Amino acid sequence: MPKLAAARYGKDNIRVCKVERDEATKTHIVVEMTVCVLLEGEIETSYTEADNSVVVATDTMKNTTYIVAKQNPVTPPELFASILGTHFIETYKHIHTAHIKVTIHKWTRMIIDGKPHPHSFFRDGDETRIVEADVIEGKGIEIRSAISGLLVLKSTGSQFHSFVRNDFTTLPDVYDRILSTSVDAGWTWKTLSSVDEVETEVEKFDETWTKARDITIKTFAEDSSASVQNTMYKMGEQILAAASSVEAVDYSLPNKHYFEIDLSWHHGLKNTGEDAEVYAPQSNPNGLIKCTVTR
Ligand SMILES: O=c1[nH]c(=O)c2[nH]c(=O)[nH]c2[nH]1
Repeated sequence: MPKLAAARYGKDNIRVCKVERDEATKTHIVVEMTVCVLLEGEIETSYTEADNSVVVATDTMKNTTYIVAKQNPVTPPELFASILGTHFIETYKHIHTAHIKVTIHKWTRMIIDGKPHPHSFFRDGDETRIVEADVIEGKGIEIRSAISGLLVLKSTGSQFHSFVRNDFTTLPDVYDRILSTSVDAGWTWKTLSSVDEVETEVEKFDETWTKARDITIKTFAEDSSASVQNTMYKMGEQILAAASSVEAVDYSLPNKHYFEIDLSWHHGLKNTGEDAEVYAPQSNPNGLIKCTVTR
């Protein structure tokens, strides 16, 4: 007998932009986000018996997202995601979990003639800030905050040697290499009981995002890296030390290879080892190194 083992549904890629206007200073704040709402609960019969009486339309979830954004703060995204998720589990008695994902897209204020412009912004790179909040009836709000797509490169200060070597191995030991990655870093908060408790923590969310980003960038730049594994572990350790409400830190780092090119076939041109200047960036395959660091 087949049975429905798991089910959740909702609306993905809900694009929302909110403009907050300070009438006194005529300064605007623009927040653009992409939201995903997925609901779980007593919805089995919609799958097994074509019973739509238990279905909150995904179109309704989209409308709700707009209205909750209009009537509440959208920053920090941890608070907005908690308010939105709580709305669903409190409004529909058969819905017991709301999974909310908010992706914030950068709009960085322009500096014109040395002064911050009141209402003009530019897209300052593809890095996004992500919040995933699971609002679970009877349990509370589980939040993971994250940085995604922060592209970094260092042209020295990275090694990789002394790894397992056997008759499958061709990679030489390397004592100086280019290191590049696109940082996905997340930190999981201790479970919060309600939106009220999220509000008591509200200042920590932006503060911790700044700390996590600063630690990631500084460690990447300054560590004399033995491997991606070791450098990311050092980042995780420091974020745990800097943020007492964080229970776990996770990293997922692609190793974006830049290969040396042997040009000695051209009149003995030296371009490897200490003479390396021109490299071939690789699209694929790439290494992919992940870890979670807890207390
Ligand atoms: O930092 C690295 N870690 C690895 O596990 C690995 N494997 C590899 O081929 N190059 C690298 N670099």
